[in-house]
Amino acid sequence: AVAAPAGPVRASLRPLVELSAERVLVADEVAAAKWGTDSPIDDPAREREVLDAVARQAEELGADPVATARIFRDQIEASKVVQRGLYRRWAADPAQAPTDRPDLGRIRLEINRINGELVRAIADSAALREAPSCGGRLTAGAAAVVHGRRLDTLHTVALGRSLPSVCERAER
Ligand SMILES: C=C(O[C@@H]1C=C(C(=O)O)C=C[C@H]1O)C(=O)O
Repeated sequence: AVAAPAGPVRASLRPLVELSAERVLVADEVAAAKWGTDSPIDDPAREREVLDAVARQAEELGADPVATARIFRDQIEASKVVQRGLYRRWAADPAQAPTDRPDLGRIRLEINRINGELVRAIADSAALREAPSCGGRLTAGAAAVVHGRRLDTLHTVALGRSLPSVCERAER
């Protein structure tokens, strides 16, 4: 009998894609927290904080801080795709706008938790992310998560926006 292959073939991009979906879904709460306040959708200071934190966490895991930060830049853009999409929807139809305002500080703690798990998933998928099969696996994983979580169009588009750097080689 042939032993089951170890390493990249057994690894999965699924945790990375699931956590990316969690991140685009929590963007709904971010938008609700900011709507009707002075807090802008784009918050460069918070983005810098996130990027610094995840690069540091990657280093602590012995993973690639540059690749990690690159992936997170897309994660951040994806969050803003959701926030802008919801703002457009709520501006066009105020009846759909949120009536209560969650606390942005509390939501960011939840995002920090997702970020930490995502750093780990990125580190765990290092070999797979460099493999020629990465793109196909990523597409299949994203399709499965879109279906499994019943993502609507906005969140499907945002999930797509969160993932383009995943299979990029380090040299690029
Ligand atoms: C999610 C937020 O909105 C934007 C997206 C961020 C992210 O995805 O981490 C960070 C800052 C903002 O530019 C937020 O303000 O916390």
